[in-house]
Amino acid sequence: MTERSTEEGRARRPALRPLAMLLPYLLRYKAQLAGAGVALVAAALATLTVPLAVRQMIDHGFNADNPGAINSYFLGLIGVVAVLATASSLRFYFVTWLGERVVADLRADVFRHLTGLGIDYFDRNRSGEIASRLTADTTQIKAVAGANVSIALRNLVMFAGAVAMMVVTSPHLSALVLLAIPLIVLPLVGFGRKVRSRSRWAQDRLAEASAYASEAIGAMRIVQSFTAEGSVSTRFAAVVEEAFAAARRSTAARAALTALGIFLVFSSMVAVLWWGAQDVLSGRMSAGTLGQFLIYAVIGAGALGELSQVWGDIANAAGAAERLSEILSEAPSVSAPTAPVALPPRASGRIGLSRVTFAYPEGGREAALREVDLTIEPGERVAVVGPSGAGKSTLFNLILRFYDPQSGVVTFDDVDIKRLDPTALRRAIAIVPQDTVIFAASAAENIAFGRSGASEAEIRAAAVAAQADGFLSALPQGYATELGERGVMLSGGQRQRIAIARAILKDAPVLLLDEATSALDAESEVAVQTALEGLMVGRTSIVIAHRLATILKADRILVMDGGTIVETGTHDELVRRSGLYARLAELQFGSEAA
Ligand SMILES: Nc1ncnc2c1ncn2[C@@H]1O[C@H](COP(=O)(O)OP(=O)(O)OP(=O)(O)O)[C@@H](O)[C@H]1O
Repeated sequence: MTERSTEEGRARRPALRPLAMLLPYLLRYKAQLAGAGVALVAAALATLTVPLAVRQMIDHGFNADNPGAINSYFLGLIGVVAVLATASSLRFYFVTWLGERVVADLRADVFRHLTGLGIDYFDRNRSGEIASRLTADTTQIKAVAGANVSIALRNLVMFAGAVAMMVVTSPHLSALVLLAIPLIVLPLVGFGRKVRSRSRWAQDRLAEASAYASEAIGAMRIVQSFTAEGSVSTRFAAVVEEAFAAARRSTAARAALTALGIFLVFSSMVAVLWWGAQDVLSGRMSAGTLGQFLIYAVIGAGALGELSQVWGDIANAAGAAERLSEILSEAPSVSAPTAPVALPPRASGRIGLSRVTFAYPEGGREAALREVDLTIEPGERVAVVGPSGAGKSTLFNLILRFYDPQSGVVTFDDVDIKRLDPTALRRAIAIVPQDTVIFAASAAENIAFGRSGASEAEIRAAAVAAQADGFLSALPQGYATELGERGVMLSGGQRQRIAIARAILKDAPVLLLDEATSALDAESEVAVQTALEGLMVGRTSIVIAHRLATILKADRILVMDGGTIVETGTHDELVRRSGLYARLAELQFGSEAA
């Protein structure tokens, strides 16, 4: 579908329906809702009382026979104003409170939902764009839920009240006004839709711009090393320009909406007033009554005018709510069965693949694994080697059940992993990736990532076993030092040892290790190897191997190519076979391997 037709498709839907998703969140806070409702009605009633007092003053207050009356009218007016002030401030407080509360809940819910989605969702969507939805879209809802809903509700109530009082004051003038209302409202609603679809368009462009920016910022070393600052900036500026153009279109629509609203409302009012003036001149109506009617009409028209202004904002929020609903209604592609099979507290760690064929959802028709048969016994140490793109990482992805294969079965402890709770399965597997992600948290928290609630002693013991205690203790605040963004930067070897400590602390029966390809200095290399040796003892381990030392120690080597296992055996057996492995070993390790 082209973007244009998507935009039009959305515009045809009822404008505010997406906001209904906020209702369950609002209903959680009934007391605050009730408080807001009472304050809203009280403020509206107080405002609507003012014209009554004005009429009394015009028609009777200036009467010289009763000079005390004017004092009591003014005192009464002060009382009304006091009620108005209190009720308005309470309304503002409650409605803003609700807005902040709902958005906080919504953010937490959307994030929780995101963390449960399948990895394929993150293949399809850019992380920067998702983050922008989590922040920009919820902020937009907050702005509306806070201020604008308060304004809209107040004006709705005021409008209804003003119309009712106009009818009471002068039925025949009101009849004229009521005739004018559809003429005003219908064009505004139609226009509101256009504003909404344009606003969604603008938000999407903004999400794209922030996605691009966060990618570029995250990869600034690469950007600068390729001296691509200029082209990256130009590209970002172009995306920003597009976002600006989209926002300008949306704002132009809103500006036109405002102009249309004001003109329609006030021109109708002038026409009605002219009629009323004729009535006063001919003595059919008192000047006070026309004054009272006039003030109600001004209140009513003002309310409608303000409504037309916030309508655009509310339509914006509906666009944001729609995008968040899309995330919330995204079903995880991999989920737990209704009655998952329980793994024993200490799984043995046997892994099996039987005729497994798998192609990535986004990877076209080319299968990444084809008819793979494999059994790995508990405690076995298996090295996987093969050229780039052979399917080594895919094997890990399927064992972790990040994706389900199109055919064949993956088993863990002889149970089809589709019958296990994915969380339970992943709890039994520790992974040491090639590039370790260090979170912006303390060193201790980074290690305890795999097992929240681990004690300080356990964290330290894991770090000692991972050969990481030395450099961690030497940091300015030891284990409490902030790492990652804005914290201490670690070397490649140090990051790997943090990853190993994480895996040691997790203490899972299965270890998936993607050996780093980057060269470490000799000292780091020894430390990492020692740490890994300790980690692999007593666990089923599968290692995507890039080092001869690792391969030599493996019980079995799997050689992969083009999504299949083409050879298996020990290093010596495979070298003697003079097949793909022999060639790879020759290339990678040279004479060392012979
Ligand atoms: N998330 C993904 N979406 C689509 N295709 C993918 C994805 N990940 C990998 N592929 C494709 O699947 C095939 C196997 O990739 P895989 O990452 O398993 O190879 P590998 O043997 O681990 O390679 P390397 O040693 O370079 O990491 C490749 O053709 C790759 O392009």
